Amino acid sequence: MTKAPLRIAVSGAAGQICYSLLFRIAAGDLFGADRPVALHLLDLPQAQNAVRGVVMELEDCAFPLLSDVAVTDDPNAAFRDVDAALLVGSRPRSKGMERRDLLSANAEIFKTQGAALDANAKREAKVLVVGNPANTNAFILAESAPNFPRDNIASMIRLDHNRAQGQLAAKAGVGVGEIEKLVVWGNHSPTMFADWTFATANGRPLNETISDEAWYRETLIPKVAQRGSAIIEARDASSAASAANAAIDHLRDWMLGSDGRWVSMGLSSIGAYGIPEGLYCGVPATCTAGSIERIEDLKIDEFQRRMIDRTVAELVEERDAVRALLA
Ligand SMILES: NC(=O)C1=CN([C@@H]2O[C@H](COP(=O)(O)OP(=O)(O)OC[C@H]3O[C@@H](n4cnc5c(N)ncnc54)[C@H](O)[C@@H]3O)[C@@H](O)[C@H]2O)C=CC1
Ligand SMILES: O=C([O-])CC(=O)C(=O)O
Repeated sequence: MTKAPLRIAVSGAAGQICYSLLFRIAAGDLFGADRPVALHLLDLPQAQNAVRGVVMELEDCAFPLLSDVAVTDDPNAAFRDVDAALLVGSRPRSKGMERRDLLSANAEIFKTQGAALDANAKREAKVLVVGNPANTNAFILAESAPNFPRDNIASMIRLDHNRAQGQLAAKAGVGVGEIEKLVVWGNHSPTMFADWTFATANGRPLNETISDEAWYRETLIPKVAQRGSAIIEARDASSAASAANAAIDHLRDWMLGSDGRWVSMGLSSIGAYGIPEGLYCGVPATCTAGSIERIEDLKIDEFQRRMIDRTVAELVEERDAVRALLA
């Protein structure tokens, strides 16, 4: 029997990330080759024509799994009855900007969409915030949706996790799939902390395999943290296909399960690791079909403590900067 389609809202449908993301979802990369999907595409009124062009292209792909596409500029309509939402729609940064510089441009979007989510979405819908600054936008969304479960909102740090995984695999001379127990902590910003302390490749500690602490501290950590800027310098536009891929990885693992593998997710803190409650912070987790299990009992050394404290301090600053908007 054919399964019922999963309904997915995607905002920023006319933008560059969605030009990759929507086609991969429709091809079955998110929920597998036996699960139909229906898309609710959200974008601004002035982008509706461009979205219609994207819809024509989706039609022209004749994806067997794509059961329905709705287009709207109304977040209330977009979030009605969805099983998941990918909140991509917001301004990207350009050369010379940091992601936090987008806060004033993008914060209001997540306040409005939080209210719409609260009013319309199923309580079990899973919501991933991609638009930058993603952690603080997720915080604004959650604060603006007081009756929507906070744990069903996450911010995306998976791109950073994937970036670190790629760099570590190349350095260690192993396949990316062999790397486990990697964590990217904190804010999706230059203060993020790509942490190899617990990571293994084929069961062997990665820091023993690579055995180069200076490379880890002086090359890996800053390279992962600055990768978004390096891509903007090279492309004159921010990452798009890799961001779409990370969004798919994050949501697929969340909804279908991570099979025991650790993943990094921006989750609302419950106070573990000294992270203030309610901040959306990159932390390690595993997932089983729709639920997230935070990994809370890791022993943190002095270097990790310093790196986590630095990125958490920035999240606190961002949270305090948006208090007036939420009042
Ligand atoms: N968390 C992460 O790892 C990453 C986040 N990003 C962020 O994703 C966001 C989108 O990036 P791109 O697709 O490259 O940007 P883009 O400029 O190509 O597309 C953004 C789209 O969002 C739409 N939009 C703006 N306000 C909206 C609203 N209120 N409701 C619905 N749609 C709205 C715009 O009309 C546009 O179509 C940016 O904030 C970017 O910084 C990008 C890469 C990675
Ligand atoms: O750097 C940016 O502005 C886009 C982004 O978040 C990334 O590529 O990590």
